[in-house]
Amino acid sequence: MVSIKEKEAPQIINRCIQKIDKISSYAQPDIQRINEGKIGVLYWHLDPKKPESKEELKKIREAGGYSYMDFLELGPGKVENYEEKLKNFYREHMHADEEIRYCLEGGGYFDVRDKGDSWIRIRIKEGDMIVLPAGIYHRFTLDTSNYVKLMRLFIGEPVWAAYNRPQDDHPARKGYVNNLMKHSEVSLGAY
Ligand SMILES: CSCCC(=O)C(=O)O
Ligand SMILES: [Fe+2]
Ligand code: NI
Repeated sequence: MVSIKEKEAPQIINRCIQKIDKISSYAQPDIQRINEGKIGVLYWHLDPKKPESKEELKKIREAGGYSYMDFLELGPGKVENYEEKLKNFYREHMHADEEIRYCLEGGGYFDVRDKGDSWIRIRIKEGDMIVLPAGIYHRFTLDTSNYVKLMRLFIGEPVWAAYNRPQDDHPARKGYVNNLMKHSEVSLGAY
């Protein structure tokens, strides 16, 4: 796990999150999520241009129960209230459910908090798919292409509600922090 300061160049960070190469490993998401006391972020790379990625995506959706799917484009002229939306996405927040995004075009950065409460910057480009666990603090911004096309997945009816930090008493936050502590041998300075 690499923690970087907010202003540092983000190019190298993709490899610092838990990388799962084999779909079969997703059959045990809990094992993956708590593995080595990591923060519960899942990551895959599927090339959207390769036909076999369709099957892979299908397996991920089935394994995760991700029945809902839609697309979101972000960029000047691509969405109403673009600046306000981006501003909100870049405010540190959490959700009561997983946040699942598959990047089809363009790119951006997900910042997530590590156990010491430092940001980990995760670069997202075409083909990158990421699952943030419920309760993790995070934020998102575009890269210099100023454009991203994302597939959003969700279990059942989507709930996009975001809760800005602090959310110490939110059940999803408590559950997340509990999980981190349960599966960690090191002390969690930030909590
Ligand atoms: C545009 S997807 C990433 C932004 C985000 O954190 C969210 O949608 O909740
Ligand atoms: Fe979010
Ligand atoms: Ni790392």
